[in-house]
Amino acid sequence: MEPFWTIRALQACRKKAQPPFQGCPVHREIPGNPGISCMTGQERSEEKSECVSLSPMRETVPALPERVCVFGTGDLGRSLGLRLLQAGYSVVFGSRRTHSSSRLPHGAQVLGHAAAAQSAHLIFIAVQREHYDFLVPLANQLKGKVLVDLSNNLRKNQYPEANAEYLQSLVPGAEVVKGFNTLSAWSLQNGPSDANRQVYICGESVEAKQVVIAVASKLGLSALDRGFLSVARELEDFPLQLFPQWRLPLRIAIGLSAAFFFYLLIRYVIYAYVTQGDDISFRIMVSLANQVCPIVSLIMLSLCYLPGVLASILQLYRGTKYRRFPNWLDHWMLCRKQLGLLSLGFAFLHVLYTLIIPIRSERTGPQCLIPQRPGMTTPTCPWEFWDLACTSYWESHLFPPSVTFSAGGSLASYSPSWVT
Ligand SMILES: NC(=O)C1=CN([C@@H]2O[C@H](COP(=O)(O)OP(=O)(O)OC[C@H]3O[C@@H](n4cnc5c(N)ncnc54)[C@H](OP(=O)(O)O)[C@@H]3O)[C@@H](O)[C@H]2O)C=CC1
Ligand SMILES: [Cu+2]
Repeated sequence: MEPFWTIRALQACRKKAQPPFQGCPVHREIPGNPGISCMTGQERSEEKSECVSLSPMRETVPALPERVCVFGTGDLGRSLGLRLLQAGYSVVFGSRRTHSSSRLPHGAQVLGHAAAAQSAHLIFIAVQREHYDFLVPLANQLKGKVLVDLSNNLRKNQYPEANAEYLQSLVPGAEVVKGFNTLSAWSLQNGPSDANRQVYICGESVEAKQVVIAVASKLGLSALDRGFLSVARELEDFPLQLFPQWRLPLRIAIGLSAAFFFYLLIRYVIYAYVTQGDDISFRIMVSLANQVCPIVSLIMLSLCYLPGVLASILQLYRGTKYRRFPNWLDHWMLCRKQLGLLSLGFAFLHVLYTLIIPIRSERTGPQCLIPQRPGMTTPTCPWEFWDLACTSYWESHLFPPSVTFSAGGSLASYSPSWVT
């Protein structure tokens, strides 16, 4: 059975488009002539209002603005303009210099700020906060418009209030939405990679935020509404956070290293000293550390893959992949790339230590931290160590980290809370 809105829309279209059309149930194209519409421009515009009901979201998502304005023709403004053009929008730049358009994306128009503001409902402000006062004389033109504040600061708490709140105070008649500030001009130019599709927005007006969300989704981004404009400061601090996803993996790596280091220290060095009076403390720095690295590397590697397995099991158990993961798993999933990279780092350290040992043993004689049992072979010459190092590196370490790297791409596509 067809959904009711499809039937209603078809009926509406049939009523309008006389004589009966063939092959263009929603007046898309004449069969055999792709790209040629079955209606004239006027009919199409009349039809639009009737047939928008095709979308069951009509009540909640307003129509996308046809023309979008970007204030500022700098790095971000140009890159954003290009992406908007590629997404099918008509773009008008608001600039102080309306004639210096050689570097602007082809197809965009450049006007003065006032004229540009009047021509569009949605305006992206790609100008540094320090220059926002140029907007004050434009208050009339900006009344009722949606202003997207893209600005970032150089450091936290640089200004007493968030840039977006400041913008709102300058232009109280406009609807300010903070957002898109976590994107870089570079990523916009190259198309957002999987890792940075997520953008955050906040603002007082729900309608204004919906307009921005609609544009974001047309640009291939997924916008997450973080609430009111009071959250703007938090969003502005996002780009200033240094390695936000690295904290937990680093803590795990340090914790594991310390735990295994002390365990091995007690088990081999202190134990040997207490029971046999052997002082092998000189092996702590290299041989003992070299025992710790591969252990931590392998544990980190398994921690990198484990959440994916757990997530799959959870999805199978729930019978759907469209439900939110528990927060702990969500957080863990987001850390996988960092866990994998740390695992690679420890594997690399292990290789380095293994290569250092023969150089040292040439001077001090072959060393082995672990007491040798009868029948156990000890590499006695540097070449054997080299051989051991190369083999262990290729067989046990190089392969898994390369897998980690390739997984990194797909892991990055993981957006918080959902597996898509
Ligand atoms: N570059 C990036 O990757 C990112 C930038 N941002 C933010 O976007 C904003 C712009 O950054 P970006 O494009 O790199 O900066 P740019 O310096 O490249 O461009 C800023 C633009 O602002 C306009 N401008 C400068 N001074 C004034 C003024 N006195 N009055 C009116 N307009 C002025 C100019 O446009 P015109 O000459 O046309 O008037 C200029 O090209 C900043 O707030 C930044 O924090 C946020 C995320 C990423
Ligand atoms: Cu090894």
